[in-house]
Amino acid sequence: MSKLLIIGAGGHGRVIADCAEASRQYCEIAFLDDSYPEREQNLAWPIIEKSSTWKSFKDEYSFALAIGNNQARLALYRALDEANVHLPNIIHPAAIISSHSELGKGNVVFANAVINPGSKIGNACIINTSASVDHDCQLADAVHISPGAHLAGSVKVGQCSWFGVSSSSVQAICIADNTQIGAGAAVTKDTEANGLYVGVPARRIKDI
Ligand SMILES: CC(=O)SCCNC(=O)CCNC(=O)[C@H](O)C(C)(C)COP(=O)(O)OP(=O)(O)OC[C@H]1O[C@@H](n2cnc3c(N)ncnc32)[C@H](O)[C@@H]1OP(=O)(O)O
Repeated sequence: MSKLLIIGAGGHGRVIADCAEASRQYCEIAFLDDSYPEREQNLAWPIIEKSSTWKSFKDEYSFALAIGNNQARLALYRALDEANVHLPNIIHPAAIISSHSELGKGNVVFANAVINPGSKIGNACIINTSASVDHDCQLADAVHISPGAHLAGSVKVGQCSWFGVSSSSVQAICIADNTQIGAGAAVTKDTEANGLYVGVPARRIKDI
């Protein structure tokens, strides 16, 4: 059993801690957050230092990144990976992940999420509560599939793209890098990079 240090003590961090606790893989779970020392506790788990101090803990702990912003999470992931920090995938025991899928490092997969066979998940991705990634999808690094969002088969999702809560994608399309899909949208065609798409069917409404 190893010790887990989560960078970021917000709501997403608390779900990661809860998920790690449920996985029974860790003997200790704690946080780094810039609100320390004003806040020393985050529900059942201590906040032990500021985020910037992570290097001093890197030989003692495994790390998880609880940063919602995809670009910021990817930047921090790269810094920690470069420093040979151990970045396990944090997987809730109630997630269903095909043994014929592949996950990189530093991902989180929450309760009731499903990843089906042939899918490849990059690094630092969030597969949130009850999201599904169907067969043969390919997710690049730092993608976020929000709660209840669903990807049909063979969807490619570019780096740092974000599916909002309860959004969906039809099969076999390409979501470009840095695409944001609004809550409840249904994507039916390839997207172009750096766009915000909303509605059913999803339409690009602005650049991001
Ligand atoms: C566990 C967790 O919490 S994980 C986090 C999950 N969170 C989400 O999934 C959030 C998803 N976010 C959204 O859907 C947001 O509404 C966004 C990103 C699409 C838009 O946010 P903003 O950039 O602030 O845009 P803004 O709110 O100004 O809306 C712009 C226009 O789009 C419309 N719009 C916004 N969101 C949506 C949507 N999901 N579907 C349809 N139309 C929308 C607005 O009504 C507005 O229209 P108007 O100009 O005619 O008034």
